[in-house]
Amino acid sequence: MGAGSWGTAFAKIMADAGSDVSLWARRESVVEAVNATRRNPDYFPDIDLPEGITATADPAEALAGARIVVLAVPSQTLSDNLAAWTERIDPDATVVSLMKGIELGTLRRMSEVVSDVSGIATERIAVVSGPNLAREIAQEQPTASVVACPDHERAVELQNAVTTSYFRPYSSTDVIGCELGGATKNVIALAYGMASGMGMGDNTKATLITRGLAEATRLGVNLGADPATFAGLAGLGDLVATCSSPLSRNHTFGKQLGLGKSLEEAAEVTKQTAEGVKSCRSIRDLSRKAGVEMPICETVEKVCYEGLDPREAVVALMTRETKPESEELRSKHEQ
Ligand SMILES: NC(=O)c1ccc[n+]([C@@H]2O[C@H](COP(=O)([O-])OP(=O)(O)OC[C@H]3O[C@@H](n4cnc5c(N)ncnc54)[C@H](O)[C@@H]3O)[C@@H](O)[C@H]2O)c1
Ligand SMILES: O=P(O)(O)OC[C@H](O)CO
Repeated sequence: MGAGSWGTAFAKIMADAGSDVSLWARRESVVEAVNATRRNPDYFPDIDLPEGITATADPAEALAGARIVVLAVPSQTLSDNLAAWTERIDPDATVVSLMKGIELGTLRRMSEVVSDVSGIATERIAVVSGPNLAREIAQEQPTASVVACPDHERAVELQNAVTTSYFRPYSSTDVIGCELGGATKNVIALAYGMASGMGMGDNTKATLITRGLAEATRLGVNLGADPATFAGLAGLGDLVATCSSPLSRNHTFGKQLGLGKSLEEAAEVTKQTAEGVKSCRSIRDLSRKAGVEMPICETVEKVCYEGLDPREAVVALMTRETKPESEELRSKHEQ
């Protein structure tokens, strides 16, 4: 459900893995192009899509008889989209979230939006997250990912349905860790892109990745995630890929801000969904609610919405009170 970058690339994975895939697109022009030319002109004009994909603009047609329902729309529209689709979803289907964001206002993770809006049991809701830049996957460049579901058997079924020679999923039951890893890395990638736009070097970038991972892990552990998830594909793996790749929309958006562009100008260059731009605010709110310190995410929010200049943001981050590196020593230090 969603024929943007990731929805289209994921449909290709599923078709290559042997499924018949019905791809829902909002626009008729995309539907017609996919069915007639086997290409999605708006996202991958140069990539041939498998015969196993049929596009439709009718959500009821896309959902009819689907055993696996994959959601690939922007995080902030999921709730409204799903409300219109829920009654068409098969009661035994596995519902999969590909989104990497936190809902503004409610501060819900995407699997929480799915269960709240649709009433679907959490055991039927899975997430896929990892170092998965859609364009590289559409080009069949090898990567791995994590398929997480509280019901491990269902995670394994889904894992089998999305395994190809270029996409290797690992199973997990840590939905919270995968979702928080995926949403937080987008905000850190904005910071990394800003550093890049300001001409900063590799020490700065390595510091952002390492301390960004510490922030994501701290939030995750506080909210019930397994800390090991953050050292894995959905944590460190995705953080490294997103921060360092010019293919990342969050990296690109951050770079424009670092070059001195406004939020509107950066959005014009990036075009596709850069989830961190909204999620920097929801993650900031979530961390404050949980009483967890996330200075890089707080600072990104200030650059995006409170007029903080990225160069001043660096000074503010660097001149904070000194702290121990380890979480254990930090808590002793704070007592
Ligand atoms: N692109 C990637 O490499 C990638 C990889 C992993 C995860 N993700 C995540 O997948 C999610 C979707 O991202 P994407 O890359 O496919 O984004 P995208 O911008 O490429 O596509 C979003 C799709 O949603 C549609 N859309 C926009 N507004 C909508 C609305 N109000 N209702 C219904 N549909 C709407 C668009 O037409 C488009 O087809 C995001 O949460 C993103 O973080 C993306
Ligand atoms: O293009 P981005 O920044 O949304 O990142 C894409 C994926 O999440 C990378 O795993």
